[in-house]
Amino acid sequence: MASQGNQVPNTQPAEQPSSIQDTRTIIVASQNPVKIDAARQGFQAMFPDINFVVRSMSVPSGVPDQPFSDQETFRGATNRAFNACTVLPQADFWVGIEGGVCHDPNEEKVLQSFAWVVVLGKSLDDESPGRAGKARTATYYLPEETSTLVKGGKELGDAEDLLWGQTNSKQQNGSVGLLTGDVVDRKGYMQQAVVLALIPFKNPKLTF
Ligand SMILES: O=P(O)(O)OP(=O)(O)OP(=O)(O)OC[C@H]1O[C@@H](n2cnc3c(O)ncnc32)[C@H](O)[C@@H]1O
Repeated sequence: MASQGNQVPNTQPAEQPSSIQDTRTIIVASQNPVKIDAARQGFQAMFPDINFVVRSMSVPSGVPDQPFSDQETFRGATNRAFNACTVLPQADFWVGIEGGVCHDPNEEKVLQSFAWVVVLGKSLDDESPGRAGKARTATYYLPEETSTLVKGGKELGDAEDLLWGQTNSKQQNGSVGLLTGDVVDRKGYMQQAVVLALIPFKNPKLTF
């Protein structure tokens, strides 16, 4: 159709569904395939009309390999998201996921396991400013057999591998998969927290 006067010509073919055209890039700040898949599936579940291209990169978390408190774990997830954003600012979303453990506040010798997810992102409606979302996974308790190894300095993944006779379980079903007999695996466990961290992006008119 020819443009009339000062009108901007509509260059978008009317028959193209918007789902094909709306492509966004996500950077996952980890090379762990479980985290990459959890992020991809979380975004896709929340925004089924958008086509997501997912890239992954290793960035410093700024915390020990095995975070040992809620704050340290949250800081690791936040640092990962911000560091990925600094390295690849041309993307649309940056996702930091950090697994951690902490002592049970009511029973000092017992360890809890959980992860934090932090998402930084540009606006999806082109009207609102960019924003950040965060969520913590559910918490589960580690058995004494694992806790003792972790308190002795082993990373949780290595401790579970030793206990269960596995290799690299943190990149497969994870500690939560081993303990639940795969009723909940590490990917599904993290995917739910990715979905929860996307609540501010799903509700751009609300204040978070
Ligand atoms: O490559 P990165 O992104 O660092 O992924 P990771 O699995 O090594 O590291 P996390 O930050 O997720 O977790 C920190 C540590 O906690 C351990 N961990 C946390 N959750 C776990 C799970 O569900 N299963 C196995 N190991 C887990 C794992 O050994 C990590 O060294």
